[in-house]
Amino acid sequence: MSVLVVSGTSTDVGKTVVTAALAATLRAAGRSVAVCKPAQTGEAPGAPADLAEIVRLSGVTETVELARYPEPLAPDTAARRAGMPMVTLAQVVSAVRELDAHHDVTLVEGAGGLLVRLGADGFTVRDVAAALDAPVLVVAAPGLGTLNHCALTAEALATARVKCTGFVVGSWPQRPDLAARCNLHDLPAVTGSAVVGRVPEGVAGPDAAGFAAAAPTWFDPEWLESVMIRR
Ligand SMILES: Nc1ncnc2c1ncn2[C@@H]1O[C@H](COP(=O)(O)OP(=O)(O)OP(=O)(O)O)[C@@H](O)[C@H]1O
Ligand SMILES: C[C@H](N)[C@H](N)CCCCCC(=O)O
Ligand SMILES: [Mg+2]
Repeated sequence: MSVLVVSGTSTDVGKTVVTAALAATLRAAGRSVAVCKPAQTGEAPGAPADLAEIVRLSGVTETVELARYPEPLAPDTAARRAGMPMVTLAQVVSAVRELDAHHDVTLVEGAGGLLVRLGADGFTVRDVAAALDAPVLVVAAPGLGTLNHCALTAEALATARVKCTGFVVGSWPQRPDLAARCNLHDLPAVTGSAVVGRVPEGVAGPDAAGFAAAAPTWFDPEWLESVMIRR
C-alpha cells in the first residue's frame, strides 16, 4: 500500500505518459495499481482523457477522476468559468485513501505543474501529497530551461516538507542536444534529487503492448524497488 504523486514542472511534460509507464512497470512486477486524476480539464464529459490514455498504455483497470471541466485551463479557473462545483482536498484525500486500501500502489496525477490550483480554496497537488504524506515524482522536459523549472519545483516541495522522490524526463530525445545531455548530469546537484527515469520520445503511439513491455527499462531499478516496498 503506497501512494505516489506524479507532478511535473509544467503541463505537457509527459506526466500522463510517465504515469502509464510506471503503472505498466508495477503491473509487470505483479503489483496491483490504481490511478487517480483529481481534476481533468480540456476535455468534454465522457471524452477519453488522461486516465483513458493510462488505461490504454498500461492495462490498469482501476481509475478515478473526481472532476472534469471542458476548458483547457487550470482546474479552479475552468470550474469557476463553467459555474461548476470545485473538487475539494478532502474529496481527493478520501478517494486516494480508498484506492490505497485496495491496491499495492496508487498513482495520483496532478494537472499542470506542482502549484496549479486544483479546486476549492486553491488547494494544489502539493497539498494532496502533504495531506497523504506521499512522495512526489516530478516529470520534467529534457532541454534548455528545465534546470530552473526543476529547481523551482524542488524548492517548492522542500518548503512544504514534501518528499521529492526523484525526477523523470517525460520525453527523452533520440538525439539529445547539448543542453539535454548536460541536464542529466546537472539535475541532481541543482535539485538535490536523482533522475530516476527517462521515457524515450515517440513511445506513446498505437503499440500499447510494446510500450508496456519496454516500460520497465525506463526507470532506475533501485528507485523502482523503493516504490514497491514503501510502507
Ligand atoms: N515519451 C513520450 N513519447 C511519446 N509521446 C509523448 C511522450 N511524452 C509525452 N508525449 C506526448 O506529449 C503530449 C503531452 O504529454 P502528456 O499528456 O503526458 O503531458 P502531461 O504532463 O500529462 O500534461 P497535462 O498537464 O495536460 O496532464 C501528449 O500528446 C503525449 O502523448
Ligand atoms: C489543459 C492542460 N492540458 C492541463 N491539464 C491544465 C494545465 C494548467 C496549467 C496552468 C498554468 O500553470 O498556467
Ligand atoms: Mg496528463
